[in-house]
Amino acid sequence: DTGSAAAVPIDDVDIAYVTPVTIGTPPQTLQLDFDTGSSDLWVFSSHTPASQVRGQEIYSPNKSSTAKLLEGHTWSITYGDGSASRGNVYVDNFTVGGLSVAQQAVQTAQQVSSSFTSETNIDGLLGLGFSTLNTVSPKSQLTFFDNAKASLDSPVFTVDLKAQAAGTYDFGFIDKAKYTGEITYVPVNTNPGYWTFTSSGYAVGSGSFSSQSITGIADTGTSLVYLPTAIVTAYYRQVSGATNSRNYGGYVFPCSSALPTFTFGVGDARFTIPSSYISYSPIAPGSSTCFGGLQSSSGLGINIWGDVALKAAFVVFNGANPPTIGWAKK
Ligand SMILES: N[C@H]1[C@H](O)[C@@H](Sc2ccccc2)[C@@H]2OC[C@H]1O2
Repeated sequence: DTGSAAAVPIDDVDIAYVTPVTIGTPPQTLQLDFDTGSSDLWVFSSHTPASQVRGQEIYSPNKSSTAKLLEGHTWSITYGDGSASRGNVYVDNFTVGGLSVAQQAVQTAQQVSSSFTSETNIDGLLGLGFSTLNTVSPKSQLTFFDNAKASLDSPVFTVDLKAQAAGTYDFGFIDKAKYTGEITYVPVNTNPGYWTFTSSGYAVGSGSFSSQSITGIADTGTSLVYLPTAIVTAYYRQVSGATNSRNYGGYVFPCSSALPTFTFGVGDARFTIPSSYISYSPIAPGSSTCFGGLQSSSGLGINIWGDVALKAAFVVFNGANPPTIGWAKK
């Protein structure tokens, strides 16, 4: 089996991407944020208080003839950005881009935090992290990828995110038309359950490449790139008027400033993030102050290669044993 579905930016700065999925019988279509940085599949639902729903599509298990309540099971998750949700659990038929799983655990939200309510284009999340991170209790549940893996032609999914355009999530195959040159594979540390790998270093603009190990997670659910302060200060030192603003919570700079590119290494391969991806967004509509797509990870305790980096590559999440992650130019 294989599957392929679109990854569509939800706004004009690629803050997040959504992918259509169908749940139940007859099929209910929702747009989910595929998230390699978590492992819960949860949806806005008929159990979500109306006061917390602002136009999102909902999943109604009582309208699905194939839905079954997972008696006595609950879930509760808090994300890196402080957002949170919790609820109960059903199993139902679940399809992504032609790839179906019969009894997928679908976590229905009984409570979502304000950031989810205000993100009106996201109807829920589909975790693509390792199932060890799943929060369902008393029995944790498998991700869509783990449930589908045995039936896939190859135990992989690939991520091709684009700037202000629809990309794809492919399951079970590697599409040679989506990348150029070779794919460089590196080991993944699955503890505690993220796609954690080690980059081989970085360069700012046309500067020399600094070979150093940068361990971090590949996270499709995070918009920006968060790296050690020393690297980030070296970058913004090249940006006139840049400052690390407590007020705006990160590095900002005049939108008119020329930005260097940022290159990161994966093994011997080099990936360059265009300046345009790092000139992320005005701090408010029409403002001449811009917020950077590269920020310090010092407050996070983890380095994160988010969408700003993933957009610059074709990435293979190889779920074989042992798992690896592959990066290619495109
Ligand atoms: N893995 C990421 C996750 O997908 C999002 S959850 C989210 C919250 C609001 C809006 C959209 C998504 C959150 O930010 C970083 C990390 O946690």
